Amino acid sequence: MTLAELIPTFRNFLPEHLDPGRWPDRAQALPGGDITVGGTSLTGLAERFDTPGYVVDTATLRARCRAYRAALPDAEIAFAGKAFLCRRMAKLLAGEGLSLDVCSAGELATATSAGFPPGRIMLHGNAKPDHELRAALDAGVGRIVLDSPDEIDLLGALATRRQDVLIRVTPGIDGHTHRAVATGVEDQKFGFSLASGQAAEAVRRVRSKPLLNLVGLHCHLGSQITDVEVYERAVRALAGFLAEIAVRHGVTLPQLDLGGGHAVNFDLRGFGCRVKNVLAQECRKHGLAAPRLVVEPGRAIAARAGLTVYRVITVKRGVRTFVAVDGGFSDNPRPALYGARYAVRLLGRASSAPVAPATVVGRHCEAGDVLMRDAVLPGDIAAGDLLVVPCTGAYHHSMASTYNSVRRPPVIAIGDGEPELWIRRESAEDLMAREV
Ligand SMILES: Cc1ncc(COP(=O)(O)O)c(C=O)c1O
Ligand SMILES: N[C@@H](CCCC[NH3+])C(=O)O
Repeated sequence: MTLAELIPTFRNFLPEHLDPGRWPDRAQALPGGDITVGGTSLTGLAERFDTPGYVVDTATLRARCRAYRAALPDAEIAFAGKAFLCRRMAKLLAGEGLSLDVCSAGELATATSAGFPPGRIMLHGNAKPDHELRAALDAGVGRIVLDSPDEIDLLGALATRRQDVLIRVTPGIDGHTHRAVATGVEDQKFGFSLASGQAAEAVRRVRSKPLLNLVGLHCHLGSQITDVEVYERAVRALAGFLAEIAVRHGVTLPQLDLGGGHAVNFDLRGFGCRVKNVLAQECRKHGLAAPRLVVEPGRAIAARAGLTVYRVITVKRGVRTFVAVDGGFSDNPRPALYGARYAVRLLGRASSAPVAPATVVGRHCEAGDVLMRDAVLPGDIAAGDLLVVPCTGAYHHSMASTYNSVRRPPVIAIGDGEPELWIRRESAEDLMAREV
């Protein structure tokens, strides 16, 4: 046998590295078909905790937090809680020295009940009800990001002591992303438009409120952004506006929050260097002291740390092969909402059957409950098999619903020791708990 022939044979006996752009850092595919994360068998987790189940690798979460801190050592990194938040996650983030962006009183309560330092919390939202603003003031959150003239007036009236605030600016920049998540462009619900003068008017309005302390500007261009250049454009636009504010109001705002939106495999180092350089350049040009940068990544920290394990319930073979699993739209609405594409893999057994295209569907009463069209799976896929879908750590648990009264899956965390249940599976009693 030649060496070239030996290598593939030899490979069958070695753990296989999975695509590092999709899978947790510590994921390995074993020759018999199992996958381990940090040495923990996913098949074992499915047996122990049942399916469907979300699994999260805490080592990947921590590594992502550290990658951000290393790429942007002088910046503040505020995790966007909407991507994935629970008390254990809040504790992990606090331990990693991150700040936290919350967008509701619910996220705020989760964070504060986990002991997350309120001074490192920022409250977002385009329509925060007054009870949420009150909750944020009572909790002593570090900053509130103002999004409308009504909100400026309301917060100005509710505050009983000085509150740091940012103004959310819509810079008119297209992040080249899905329409549903493009938030930097004009003519949408978020922020104060820069071009129309609304943002300048917002600055004037905030400064007329004695207890609102304007500490900076914020913008969020959208989500799933891969292009660093759009952030450079945002820096130019906002630095220009900071200069205008300095001239008109005689103040240099100390913070510039560029929001989040980084895609899973974002060029973080490139972003760190380029944004810092452009900011320094622009500030020099305008004779401004450079503000401290804030970034709010959600997906780029959490997505790759998570995966979902399903069990196949039925396989229908006809014009098309439909592989139906025990979850679907309720644990992952993203294919239906954004046409999101996923990879899927057979878990727990090896198959030598030729691969064949299959459509993986969920168990919900909707024809649109399709998890993956044209998935490539072994042709002998059958009821009872396990499937695993990587890259589900962001916007899956947080967007899960109880549609069809399907109970939401647990979140099982893999750290250094025994796997830990961070969130248990919802029970039938949980589903009825709010009924009076
Ligand atoms: C204000 C704000 N910051 C941060 C994020 C985080 O976005 P992503 O998870 O895409 O990084 C979002 C959501 O898009 C957001 O609306
Ligand atoms: N929920 C979206 C992202 C929206 C980001 C929040 N502003 C997703 O699943 O991709």
